Amino acid sequence: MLQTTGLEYQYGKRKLRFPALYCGAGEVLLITGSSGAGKTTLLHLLAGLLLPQSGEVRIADTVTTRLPAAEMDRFRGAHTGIIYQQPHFIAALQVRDNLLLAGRLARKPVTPEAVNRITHALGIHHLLQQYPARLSQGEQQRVSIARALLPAPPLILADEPTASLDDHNCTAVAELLAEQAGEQQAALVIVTHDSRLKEVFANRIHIGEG
Ligand SMILES: Nc1ncnc2c1ncn2[C@@H]1O[C@H](COP(=O)(O)OP(=O)(O)OP(=O)(O)O)[C@@H](O)[C@H]1O
Repeated sequence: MLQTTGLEYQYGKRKLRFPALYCGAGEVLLITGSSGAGKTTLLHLLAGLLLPQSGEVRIADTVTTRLPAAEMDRFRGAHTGIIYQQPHFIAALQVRDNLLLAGRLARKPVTPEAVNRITHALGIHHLLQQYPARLSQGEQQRVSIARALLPAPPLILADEPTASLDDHNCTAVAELLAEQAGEQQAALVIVTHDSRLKEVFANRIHIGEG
């Protein structure tokens, strides 16, 4: 499903080199690394939000690193659910409408029943009529997870999805993410320095020194 080779990205004089990655449909790949190791950069390369100086990203049968920018945007919208480190929502819309909007943007139907099911599973159903700014960081993180999962994309990329969660929610959210990925036969890539996740996922790769 997801495969990379020889990815390199340069910020000024600092060049980041990444190992080859593979994550099949229905699998979870955990990418760990200390702060500054390049985890977010790698995730943005996988999402096509950054273009590498060298190397390739292949998603299903498409080499996304060769797509022109507009096509990359369309491809990402249809194929990739992203859970960002800092979630962004439409402030004027309630949580429910933010979630329904995700389906429209991905051009995949998201039903109110699906919204109910996933928000119950994530323990945020009681927040559907709230405005995002009134949620705690951990609640926003769970809404962000629901938003990424709802259109059932074949690839889910998660940047520190459990950083703001307590131990109970950390395990629950990690298990739900993996379960959904398995059910939807999606490839799930998580980048994190949250060592709690190492106990949940066996398929791991470490980037950076140390
Ligand atoms: N826009 C930028 N301009 C210059 N350097 C950058 C930029 N973004 C990131 N870097 C540098 O690239 C390196 C990797 O950054 P990145 O955010 O990918 O790391 P990370 O592993 O996700 O870190 P953290 O766990 O702290 O979020 C860091 O040394 C960072 O300072």
